[in-house]
Amino acid sequence: MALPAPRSAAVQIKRPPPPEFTPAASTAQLPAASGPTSPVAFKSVGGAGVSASPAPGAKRETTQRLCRNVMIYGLSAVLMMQCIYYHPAPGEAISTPASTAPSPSLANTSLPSANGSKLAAGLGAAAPAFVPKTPTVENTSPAHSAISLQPQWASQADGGILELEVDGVPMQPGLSYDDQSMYMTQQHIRPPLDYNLYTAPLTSVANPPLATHPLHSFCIPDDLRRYLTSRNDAQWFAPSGNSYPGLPNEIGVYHSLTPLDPPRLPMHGGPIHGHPLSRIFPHPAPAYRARSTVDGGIYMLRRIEGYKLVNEAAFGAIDSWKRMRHPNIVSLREAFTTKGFGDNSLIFVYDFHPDSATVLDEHIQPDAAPLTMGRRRLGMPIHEKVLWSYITQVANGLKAIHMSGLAARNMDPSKMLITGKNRIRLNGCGILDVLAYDGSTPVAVFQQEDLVSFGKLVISLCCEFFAPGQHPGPALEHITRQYSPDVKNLILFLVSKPSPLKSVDDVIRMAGARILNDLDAAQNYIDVLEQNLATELENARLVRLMSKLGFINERAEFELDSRWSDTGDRYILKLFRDYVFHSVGGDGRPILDMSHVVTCLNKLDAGLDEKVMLVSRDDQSCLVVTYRDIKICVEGAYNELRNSGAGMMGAGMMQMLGR
Ligand SMILES: Nc1ncnc2c1ncn2[C@@H]1O[C@H](COP(=O)(O)OP(=O)(O)OP(=O)(O)O)[C@@H](O)[C@H]1O
Repeated sequence: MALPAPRSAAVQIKRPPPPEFTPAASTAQLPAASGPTSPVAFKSVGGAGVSASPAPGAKRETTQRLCRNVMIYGLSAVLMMQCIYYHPAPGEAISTPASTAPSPSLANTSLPSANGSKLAAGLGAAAPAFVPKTPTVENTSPAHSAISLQPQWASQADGGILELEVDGVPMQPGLSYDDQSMYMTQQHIRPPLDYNLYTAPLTSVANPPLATHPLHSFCIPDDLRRYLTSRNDAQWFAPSGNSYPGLPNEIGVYHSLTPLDPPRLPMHGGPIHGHPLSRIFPHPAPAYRARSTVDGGIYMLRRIEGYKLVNEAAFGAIDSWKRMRHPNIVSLREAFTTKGFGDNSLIFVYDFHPDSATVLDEHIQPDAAPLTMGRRRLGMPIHEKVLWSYITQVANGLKAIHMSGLAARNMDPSKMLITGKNRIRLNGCGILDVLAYDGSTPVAVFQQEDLVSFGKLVISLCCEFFAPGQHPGPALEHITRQYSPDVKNLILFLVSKPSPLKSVDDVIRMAGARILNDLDAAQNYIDVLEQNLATELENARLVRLMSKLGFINERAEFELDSRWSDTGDRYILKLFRDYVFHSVGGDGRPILDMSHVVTCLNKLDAGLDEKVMLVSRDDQSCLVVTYRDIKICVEGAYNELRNSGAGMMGAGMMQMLGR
């Protein structure tokens, strides 16, 4: 991506005011740079000047001088700036012999000192200037480069060529800074942008192929984002007051109750205590979403109105249901009685699955309320592939229940919850074990009833006009015409007479290879989600980086120095913050370019050797530094904070973010 234009395209070259700070003749220390990256030695060895105002005679015509911006912004961008300096023709090699090399990188560099005055690096000014060096990289991994050398502060005392020292060792004596890295030859190969975006999409996951959507593959897909957002909305939406009007403030450890049932006309005998009778429970059984004060989690409370406890043994199965954990079953957490609603109510607490719908509402009931985000319900007729997926999942849940010595007893489309992408979960399990307790009937009988109810459920899903209690003949004729013979055979098997030889294992056998479709779909979906997870993982890096910059920039007071965040290494970070977030266009309007922000932060995190020109707000100072230098400054300043009392906060935050 092209870098945006600086605040001022052509850097104003001004002779700085006489400096207040005068370093030693040959070696100077930048007074404010006190961090780990600060102690810097810089020497002047004579020769051509390093400032923007070279010595008379050595100066070339401006039109003859090679424009540095070509290196930074590229030729085409510079030509648009109408820069007065010399620009090579496209393809022309740039020759920069040491003797005729133009001024070095710091066109007009002034750094504020610790006491607030500006230190100018100009000819004769003998002021310190930041000269970034290219440190040795021990580990070339873009993510975690181990940098062995620190950037050095350099100065020239008498206008000579800079001699840079890294840990006391001079870097290629005799060469100006320009020769070493400022003027790159045209053969210099920039790292591709992907280098900074660590997560490259897996080609196996990309669908459509990568080439057709290279940019989108770096972001979470819109449909997944919408789905997760609406699920979060459904999870955390709460009534404005303490609780829903007309409902108690709390029931046991649960508060903020919100009704889940869509408004519906009374069925099966009219309302009792204001709610219609449930389709399958012999009581009104409204459902509520509520929050627990114990763990802060959201749960679904199923209230059985007007319940009278007849037999303590009725609660015997509850413990078994509480232990049941299965991907196709809504987990029961607890059950208790309460008078909190003003009557004798029995409460079953289940896991809450936000933005879910019952199979009844999704497919069979035409007037069901629309789902969140206005998603339309799937309705009827149901596709055979989806039907077999439902059959597979219900059989899977039912097998787990039967193997635990229990029976579902509520195989009804209103008690099948569709969560996420076509995931079916058996809902309301255990309620009928309490409400219709029958200690004298063997559980195998109820298990056989489950299979018959399963068969009727499949008929309901295939045939819109079938109602429970009707003769299945006409419905089966319809199914024979619309679906494969396997569907009809399965239904006939399920609704046939109970037999000890009949079990849910037979259903799984009859579904046969179709079960593999579900396995394929689940595994493909895992691949997609893992890929998206990896993409989102990268966000944490940028948050960490922004947190560190936030900790450092504009810090009011640190170590009794009110200008700590504006001086030394931190000054570079301040300019970098402005470069990333506070760019303005030629018309003075703010540039809100997210891709610029993301690109810059990624480059900073990778610590690239790519150079960036940082210009102060008043256009008086300009620094050319690499992202690697900035990264070292960030780490230095952040460690300085962390090693002090303020570090407690930073460390806690970073721990939270995983680093
Ligand atoms: N565990 C749950 N998590 C989230 N939502 C649920 C859960 N159980 C049910 N719901 C939602 O609550 C609403 C009512 O569910 P319920 O089981 O009461 O259906 P119903 O058709 O009203 O049944 P009944 O006739 O027995 O009252 C449905 O929209 C359903 O999606």
